[in-house]
Amino acid sequence: MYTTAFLDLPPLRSAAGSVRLPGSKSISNRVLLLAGLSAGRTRVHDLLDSDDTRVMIEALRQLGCGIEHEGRALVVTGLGGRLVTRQAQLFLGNAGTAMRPLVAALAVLSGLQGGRFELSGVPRMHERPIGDLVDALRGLGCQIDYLGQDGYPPLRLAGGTPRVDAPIRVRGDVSSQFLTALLMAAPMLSSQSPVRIEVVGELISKPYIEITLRLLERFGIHVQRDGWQAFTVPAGSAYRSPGDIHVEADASSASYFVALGAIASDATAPLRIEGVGADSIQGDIRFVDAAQAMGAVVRSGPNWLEVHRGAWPLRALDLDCNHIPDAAMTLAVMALYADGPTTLRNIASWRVKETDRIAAMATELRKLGAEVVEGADFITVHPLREVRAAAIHTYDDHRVAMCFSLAAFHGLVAGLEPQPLRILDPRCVAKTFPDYFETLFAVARAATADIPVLTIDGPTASGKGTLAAEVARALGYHLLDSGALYRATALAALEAGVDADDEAGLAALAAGLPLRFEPDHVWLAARDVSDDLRREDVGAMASRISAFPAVREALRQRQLDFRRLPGLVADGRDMGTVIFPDATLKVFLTASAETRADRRHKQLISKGISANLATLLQDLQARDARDRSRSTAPLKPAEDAQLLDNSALTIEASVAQVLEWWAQRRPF
Ligand SMILES: Nc1ncnc2c1ncn2[C@@H]1O[C@H](COP(=O)(O)OP(=O)(O)OP(=O)(O)O)[C@@H](O)[C@H]1O
Ligand SMILES: Nc1ccn([C@H]2C[C@H](O)[C@@H](COP(=O)(O)O)O2)c(=O)n1
Repeated sequence: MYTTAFLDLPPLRSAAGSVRLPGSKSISNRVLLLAGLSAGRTRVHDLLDSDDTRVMIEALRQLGCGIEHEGRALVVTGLGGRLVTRQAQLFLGNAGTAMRPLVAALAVLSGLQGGRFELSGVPRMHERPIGDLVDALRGLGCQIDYLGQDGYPPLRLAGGTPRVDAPIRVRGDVSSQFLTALLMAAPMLSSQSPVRIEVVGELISKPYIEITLRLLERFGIHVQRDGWQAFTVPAGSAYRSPGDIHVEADASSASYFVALGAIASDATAPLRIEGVGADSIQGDIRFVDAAQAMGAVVRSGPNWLEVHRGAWPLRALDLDCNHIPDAAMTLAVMALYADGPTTLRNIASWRVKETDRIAAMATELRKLGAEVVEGADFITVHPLREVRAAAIHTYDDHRVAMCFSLAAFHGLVAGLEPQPLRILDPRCVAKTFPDYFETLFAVARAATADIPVLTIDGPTASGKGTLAAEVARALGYHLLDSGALYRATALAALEAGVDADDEAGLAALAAGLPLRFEPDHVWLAARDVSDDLRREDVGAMASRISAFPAVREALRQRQLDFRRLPGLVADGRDMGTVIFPDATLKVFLTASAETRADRRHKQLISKGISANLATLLQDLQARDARDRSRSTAPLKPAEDAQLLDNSALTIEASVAQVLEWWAQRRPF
């Protein structure tokens, strides 16, 4: 997951391959609560692991449910309708799918059995309306107090005397989650008589109610319905665990990859989406129809989709999106690539989601250069005619971040000069799809020249590796420690007894090295050689053999292969001069030989390795001389390098300086 302050996407050009999507948030949180209310153990498979499910799991744990991991499944031991904890303060983040159903379930349980529960969330959660649900529960006889502003969380549920001698009435036109919450609480009120729930006003987001009804069935509750107007839970209904239950992949998350296929995949290599397909119970699977109307070619099986581009530009749409409110945000970005203005209607619920999504989408699409018209319950997006490099604000809204990544394909529009795109606070995708960007980068392609590279070259112990790792972390970029390739060749040569002067033998060894890089670890075949690579004898041997042109050539392509989305920070001796001469920023890092020897001395001592400062200084100077004087790729600053002497700088100050130079070269 990217936890950086921003993530820069270079212009993207195509997409191919296969993605497996995380579990559906809507299904995951419903299943968790139903399992928590049932008697016995429910083994939940393919559960979404995200911010929203974590707050639900934590709430269930606080309420006394058993929560255990069994392999990749989560086993929930439910309460069986009996409260074991009568008091709790539950923090539910920004998870509407946790807040609304828990309010209803705990209001009813505390009314029937006594108890006092306080439910709160992040500041935005305290701006998301819940008054209609509270009114319905108070109408039943539950005691609920607002702890902040009337009509909004936080709330206190403090008992009461719930009765069901009259139908429960709830508004359906603000959020369908209110009806879902009451449907899930109703079985606990049905011991004596049936519970009838009547919807006031036009019910929105009906497919989400469909999911609720289907899952209630799986847990033994057979709701009788009168269209979308009234729902009756029969007398004597009780939750029964299904034992095992599988969560299907998230259809809303699939929308980004369906759109990706429609925009950037061709028929010879369609984009394949695993985990959700034609048999999905999620309403957002209907996004596929909208994408097809815009030109996507889609094939599907029970739990897979394959998508490629049909029409280009895409065809503009005028669509009532009430049935796909979440996935419809993806259409707003697809509209940038259409042959005319696209209007998405009946989306008033966007205004009370994680953020005011109509305002957010309009503001950010305009930043890119699009013409946008917004109304109380619609948005019209005109295709891009010009484009600007833009830093997209994401409003702590996962869907804003994910759908705007698709704007990075604007270079596919005839006549547009591709621009980089910045996604601010990419971590917000953790709400439903923590690995969204990693998944995107696994299938999206950019021109190699468009993938940004930052190089840091310099002599030994100047701090290149430390600086490169910190800068890569701040930017969310890949890291290449090119010295490790030479060191690994040296280690393999020392161990295999290859002579330090045998250029051909060393080159053959380098070409065939079974090397694998992991964060902070280097593997040579099945062995973790990270510590061995740092040995002084290995470093000295690496310096010797790196003078051979054939060795350098054998390692060249491996280094180029590190240039992958979203970008690369590479450290070594010739990163800026030879391997990545087109790097966006080249830094040449130095420090006095005494400073470097002192740093290396401290580094070795801290690892428990004895070392002599004078000898280290001598070795280091000899290595500098060899690296500088060799004829192939000698250690020297590139002509366009920024020089940084960090003898008197802290690591933090060096990192800040490099990031400042980087920012100066970016168009944001
Ligand atoms: N600006 C700095 N101030 C103080 N110490 C630093 C600074 N930069 C790095 N160091 C320390 O110096 C030591 C050597 O740094 P590092 O291993 O990053 O150097 P390097 O140039 O990558 O070395 P090599 O070329 O041998 O791989 C480390 O212990 C590191 O913490
Ligand atoms: N791009 C590079 C990286 C390293 N080398 C050589 C020269 C060094 O003495 C040796 C070990 O590198 P270090 O881990 O100390 O950075 O490898 C090179 O020639 N070119």
